[in-house]
Amino acid sequence: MTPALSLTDVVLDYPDGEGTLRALDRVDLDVDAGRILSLAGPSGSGKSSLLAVAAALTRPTSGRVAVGGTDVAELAPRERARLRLERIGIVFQQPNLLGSLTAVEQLQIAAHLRGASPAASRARALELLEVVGLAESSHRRPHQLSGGQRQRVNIARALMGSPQVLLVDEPTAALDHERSAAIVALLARATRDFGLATVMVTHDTEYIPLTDAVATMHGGRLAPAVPAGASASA
Ligand SMILES: Nc1ncnc2c1ncn2[C@@H]1O[C@H](COP(=O)(O)OP(=O)(O)OP(=O)(O)O)[C@@H](O)[C@H]1O
Repeated sequence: MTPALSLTDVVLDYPDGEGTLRALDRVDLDVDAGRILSLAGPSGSGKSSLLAVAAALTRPTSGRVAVGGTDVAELAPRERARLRLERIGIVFQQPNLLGSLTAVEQLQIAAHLRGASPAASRARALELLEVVGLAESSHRRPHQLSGGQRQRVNIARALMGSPQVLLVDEPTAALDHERSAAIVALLARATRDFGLATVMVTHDTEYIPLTDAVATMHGGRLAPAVPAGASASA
């Protein structure tokens, strides 16, 4: 089976004064559909860089990034933008919701950008708000939602385009323990139910066992993934 997300021998160098800084050092990573991987590692080890490369937002210095078997580097800029829009969902640490819009409208904007009709996008948005446990809050604006609820809207919004790959950056950073566990459990369930290949960057090792596997970064190098249950000390 072709992995939904595949990074092969990926190197990413940033310019750094006279020289370069190697943020990703020959990274290999495969994530299959229906699997959620935790990405751990100290600050500055390259986790966000890996997400940016996997999201086709940053072009690696060398190596191959493939989504659903498609080599991202071989796509023209327009096709790459379309791949990002249609096949990759991104959940950032801060939900970045628009203050004046209701929960359902936050989701509809994403669909509007993809050219969906308002009626179809509303139906899909309401369906996804139900999936994330917010069926009763579809009319609420961000200030009428808790931090955990805002993060749920954020996740539902990322699922609007029916992505194959879901990239999540520190989803629990602003949440208390109970809400954090619920958010990671939701991501794990959505990964299975929608057949996503999910990569979740996390500093909170306690939530790693709720995911399938964990891979740890150190100085731009990625250690092979191990089952998450065996990772209490990751
Ligand atoms: N745009 C950039 N230009 C130059 N160097 C960068 C840039 N972005 C990141 N870096 C450097 O690349 C390395 C990896 O950074 P990255 O943000 O990927 O780490 P991280 O593991 O996500 O860190 P954190 O957990 O603190 O978010 C760091 O040394 C960082 O200083």
